[in-house]
Amino acid sequence: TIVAVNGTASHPIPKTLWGLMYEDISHSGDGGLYGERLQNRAFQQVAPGTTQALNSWSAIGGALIEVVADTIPLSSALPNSLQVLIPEGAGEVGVENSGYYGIEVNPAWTYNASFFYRFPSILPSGSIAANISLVGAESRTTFAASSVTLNPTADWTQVTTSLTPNSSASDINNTFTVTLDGAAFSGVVNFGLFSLFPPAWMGQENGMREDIAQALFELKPSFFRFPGGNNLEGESIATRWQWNATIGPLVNRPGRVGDWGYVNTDGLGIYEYLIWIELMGMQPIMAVWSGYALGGASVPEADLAPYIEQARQQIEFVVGNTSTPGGALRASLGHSKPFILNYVEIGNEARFTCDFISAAPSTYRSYRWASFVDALQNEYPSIRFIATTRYNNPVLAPKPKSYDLHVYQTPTWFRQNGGYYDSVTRDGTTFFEGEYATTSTNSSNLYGIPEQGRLIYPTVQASVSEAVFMMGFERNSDIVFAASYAPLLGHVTEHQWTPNLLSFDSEQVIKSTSYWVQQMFSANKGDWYLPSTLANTAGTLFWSVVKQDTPLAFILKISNAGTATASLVFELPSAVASSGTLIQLQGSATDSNTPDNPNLIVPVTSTIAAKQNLTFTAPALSLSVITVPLA
Ligand SMILES: O=S(=O)(O)O[C@H]1C[C@H](O)[C@@H](O)[C@@H]1CO
Repeated sequence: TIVAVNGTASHPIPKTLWGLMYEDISHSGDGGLYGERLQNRAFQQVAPGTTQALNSWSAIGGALIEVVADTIPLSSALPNSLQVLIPEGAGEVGVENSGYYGIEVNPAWTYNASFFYRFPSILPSGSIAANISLVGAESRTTFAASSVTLNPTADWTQVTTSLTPNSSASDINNTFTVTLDGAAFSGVVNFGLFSLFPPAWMGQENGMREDIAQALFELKPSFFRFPGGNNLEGESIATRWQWNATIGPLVNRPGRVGDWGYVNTDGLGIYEYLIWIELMGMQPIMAVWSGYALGGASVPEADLAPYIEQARQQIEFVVGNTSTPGGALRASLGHSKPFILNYVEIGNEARFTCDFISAAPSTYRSYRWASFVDALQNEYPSIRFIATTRYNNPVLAPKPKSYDLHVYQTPTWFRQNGGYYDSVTRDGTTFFEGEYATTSTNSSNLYGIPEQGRLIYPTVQASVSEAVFMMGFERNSDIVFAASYAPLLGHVTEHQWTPNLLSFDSEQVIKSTSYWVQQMFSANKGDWYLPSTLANTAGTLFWSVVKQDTPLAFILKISNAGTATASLVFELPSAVASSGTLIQLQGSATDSNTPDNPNLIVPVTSTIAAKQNLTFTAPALSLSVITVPLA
C-alpha cells in the first residue's frame, strides 16, 4: 500500500479533539473518582428501618443498629442517623463500614476520618473514648487506630482524626470501624455523616482518588463532559441532577437517587468538578437539564421557565462575575475568577434520538432546544450550545451550531465507518462525538450479555477498530471538535455497564486496551492534518498523518484491524531524520487487560529507522504511532 502524504495541511487539529465523557455510572463518582472511601456515609435518600438504609454498615459486638429519621436531624439535607444501641457491659461494640466493596489500606497515606454523634436520650456520666480503626474484615487485624472522645451531649458534635496504617493489608477486604467499650457506656448513640478520606489528587479539598485521577491525567484530556449522560436526567423530574444541591458544606447536600440504581452523595459536586477540571488542564463541556427525565416525564413547554432559570443560574455560577449571585456564590467557595466555559450541552441525548441508537422518530422526546437556547444564548453569546438530537433530525430552530452524537457498535462497524464525517456538508456546524465505544461483537445485540457478544472489558480487536473511527475524527477535525469514549469509568465489582475505558476496584486501576488507544491518540495529537491517500473503507488497514509543530515532526498512526501483517510505504512530503519513535499496541483479537492481568497489553516504545519514503510493516491487530522528526 502506497500512501502519498500531502505537504499542505488541510486544517489545524483543534486543541479540544480528545477528552473525557463522565457521569456517575458504575460508581464512576461515588466509589470511584470521588475520594470518599465509605459507602452510604450519610444515609442519604434511604428509607429508615429498611435493609437498604443500612447498606455497607454492620454491627460489631452485639450493638443493635438501625437507620432512623432523627428527632433532631443533623441538617435538613441529612435527616437520617445511624442509631446504635450499646448493650450492657459488652466488650468492644460499635459499627463498621465495608466501603465500596473493600477499602484500600495504604501505610503511605494519612486518612482523614470523621463522624458526627449525639446521645439522643441518656447522656453518659462523662466523656467516653471511642476507637476509629481500619481493620481486616476477616482477620480483624487492626491496621490503624485512633482514639477520640465523645462528650456527653445531645447536640450534634463532629469528631475528626487521622489514621496512618502501620502496614499494608494483604487484600482489599478491609473495613472502617467505630467502637467503644460497652463497660464504659450502655445506651443509645446516634451517628451521622461519617467520612474516610485518603489524600486527594493534587491535594484538592474534598477531591479525587489519586490513582484514578492520575490515570485520567495521563490521557492528556482537553475537556470533561459532565454531569451526564443519563445521570443528568433523573428517573423523574424531581430526581434530576440539580447543580445547586451539590455545592457547599457536605451537611447541606441531600444527595439524590441516581439514574444507575444507586444513591449519589453529590459529595462530588459542580464546584469539585470545576476545580478538578482546572487542575487537570481541561475545559468543561457542561450539560444543563433540558426538560425530560429518563423515566419518561417531560416538562410541558409552557412550564419550562423555572428549569431554564435553574440552567441560567448554573451557568452564572460557573462564569458570572462576582456582582451576580452565582458569581458571588462561586467566590464565597474560593474561586472568584470565572471558570472557563465555552460549551454547554442542552440535555443528554433526548433519548433514542441520537444517531445510531435506532428508534422510530415517533419516540422522539419533546426536546426543548429552542426554549433553552433562545433564553440563554443572548445572555451568554460566547457560549456554544450543543444539541443532542440526531444531526438535523428533527430540524431544530435556531439552527444548532454544534451537535453531540453518540454511537455504540461492533468492531466491524467502527472499522467500516471511519469515513462517517467525510461526506458531511461543511456549513459551519461542528460535531462532538460525545460517546462512542465497541459494546459487542454482535451487530444484532449491541447491549446484550457476554454470552450474546457483549464485551466485559475492551478487547484488542475492539480498540484497534475504534482507532479507525478516531482517525476519521482527525481527518474531519475541521468539523469534529471533540470526541470521547464512553463510559469512562466502571467499578469491577458493581457496575451497570461494560465495557469501560478505565476499570477499578477499591485499590487498583485497570487501563484497558481502549484506554491505551485513547492515550496514544491524545498524547500524539499533532497540530495540522496532512491529507493522504484514502484507505479502502472495506479493508482492514488504516492510517492518519498529522504534523506536529514542536518539536517539528510527522506523526503517522497506523491501525491494522486485520489478522494479517500489512506493509505500507509512506511517501512523506519532506526530508526526515534517520530515526523515529514507534509506540505500538498489539495483541490477539480477544486479549483484554483485566484485574488479574491488568498489563497484559500495553504500548511498547522503540526506535525505528526512518526516511522520506518510509516503509512500515504493521503487525496484525495493532495500532502504531510513529513520530518522525523533520530533517
Ligand atoms: O441506555 S443508554 O442510552 O444506552 O445509555 C448510554 C447513553 C447515555 O448517554 C449514557 O448515559 C449511557 C452509557 O454511556
